[in-house]
Amino acid sequence: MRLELWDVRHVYAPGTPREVEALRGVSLVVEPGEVLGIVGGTGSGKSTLAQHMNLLLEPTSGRVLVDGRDAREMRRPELRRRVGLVFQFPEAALFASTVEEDVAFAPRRMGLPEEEVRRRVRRALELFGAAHLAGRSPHALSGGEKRRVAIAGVLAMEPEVLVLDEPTAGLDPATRAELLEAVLGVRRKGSSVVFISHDLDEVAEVADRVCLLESGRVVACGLPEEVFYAHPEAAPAAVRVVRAVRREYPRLGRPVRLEDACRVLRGLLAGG
Ligand SMILES: Nc1ncnc2c1ncn2[C@@H]1O[C@H](COP(=O)(O)OP(=O)(O)OP(=O)(O)O)[C@@H](O)[C@H]1O
Repeated sequence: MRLELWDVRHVYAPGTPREVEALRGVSLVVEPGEVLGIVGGTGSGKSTLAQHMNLLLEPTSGRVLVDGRDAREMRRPELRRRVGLVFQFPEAALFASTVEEDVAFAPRRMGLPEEEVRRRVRRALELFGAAHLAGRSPHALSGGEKRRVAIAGVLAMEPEVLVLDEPTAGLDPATRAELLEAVLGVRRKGSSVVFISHDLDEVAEVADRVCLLESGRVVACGLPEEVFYAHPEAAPAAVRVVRAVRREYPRLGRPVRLEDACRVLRGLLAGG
């Protein structure tokens, strides 16, 4: 699916003293099968933007298009199945008595045959390394396990675009790494992922393209090396280090991942 936002504005509490213009004309495209990273400071509009992707929030003005069709013309259940949104701390919404039942909730509500529901639950749990938790109570899991189960619950709808708002917040490094691997697994299966994070290192690890938001506007959108090298204030540490070295060695490449930056710097030290 190709998801497009055209000149989207969003004003909270319009006409009141609490009025906030959270999005000020955002245009961007989520291409089929890509991981699009969204970065930006606190209050820049990332979560507001995420909720426009399946019209959980309606734009004050502007348009959201799904494969060229105005999303407002689509039935909301269909739109929300095709664009799956995972909020920050989604584990707060776990409710069933077993993990399996929790993950089965959305596909069952879609009216799918029970066999298909089971297949989807199995697949979603496997993708997030949580198949062994199927019979457990979601309330008796660790924070990282709960997070994986909650994301699997949205993935079980088999969305064409999976929107993840700060999916690794509060997780330890090992669980983060597993979750990033799972995100890449979702892309390998052909879905797009919108990956919103404050952690620039992990955005550099997974994103095919990056959009940088500032005060409700897109200030840059493109390949990670283009965006990060042009905006060091919003770049991962590896980029800032290589950028500093590039002042003396301008022919160095523009790595964004830590591992690639190490390789480039090792090459330089070895006289390459
Ligand atoms: N429900 C709401 N009602 C009124 N204003 C809101 C609401 N939600 C967000 N805002 C305001 O809209 C702006 C953008 O907020 P948003 O949560 O989208 O930013 P963000 O980039 O996701 O921030 P963070 O990184 O801190 O999560 C902020 O000024 C915020 O105070």
